[in-house]
Amino acid sequence: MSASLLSIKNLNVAIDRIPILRDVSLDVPKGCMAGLIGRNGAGKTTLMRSIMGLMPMDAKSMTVNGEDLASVAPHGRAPRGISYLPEDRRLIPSLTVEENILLPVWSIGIKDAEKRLQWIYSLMPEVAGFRDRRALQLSGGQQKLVALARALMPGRTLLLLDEPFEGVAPVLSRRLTEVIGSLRNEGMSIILSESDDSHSADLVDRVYRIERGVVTAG
Ligand SMILES: Nc1ncnc2c1ncn2[C@@H]1O[C@H](COP(=O)(O)OP(=O)(O)OP(=O)(O)O)[C@@H](O)[C@H]1O
Repeated sequence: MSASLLSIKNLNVAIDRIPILRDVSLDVPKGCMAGLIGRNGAGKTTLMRSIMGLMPMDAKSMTVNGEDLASVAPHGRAPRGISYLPEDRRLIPSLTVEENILLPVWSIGIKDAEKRLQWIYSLMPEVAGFRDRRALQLSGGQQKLVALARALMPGRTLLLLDEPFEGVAPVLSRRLTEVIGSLRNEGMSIILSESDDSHSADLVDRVYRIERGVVTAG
């Protein structure tokens, strides 16, 4: 098996002393797309937020490319190519599509931003087509594509996609499937969460199931 990109051992997260994630261990090899499947409230978002350093947590280890994330501040994720597409899109409505995509460039600085932007537009030409529109003028599905585009600016190592298909109309979700599928060819490692297998079954290389904060493989 190829080398591990993300490795989590015995992650526990509690909120107000209520355990949300229990002894979670998982492994995502380089270039692997892993599904994280579980019902609403199972803990998918909490797991992704933990990887982003946004939750108080306790883990034996959490490494990306062999580096322990315990000592990396939340804002240290993006420069390491770790990126997160939250379930709610969190675009800034009054900014244009392109300005939203470029937000990570302003906040963390990305050396090859222009090249990266052109690569994203070649992956999603429709986004290039509406780059000058304000985010508030887009449909929910289009906003999802823009949020994915924004996550792809820094996210060249590990991409966390939190229920990307949720609330997206069928035509756009097929398009989203295509785009996410093509990211695999870029050698990126991806965790994709979904409440069931309906969109992810054909995309993922391995599956983790999460139920009441407990993760099992397969
Ligand atoms: N800030 C919080 N305070 C209290 N409980 C929380 C908090 N955040 C999450 N939880 C609880 O933790 C559990 C896991 O929530 P989480 O959002 O991670 O689940 P999820 O699998 O992503 O589900 P969803 O699809 O509904 O977002 C839920 O029972 C939720 O109520």
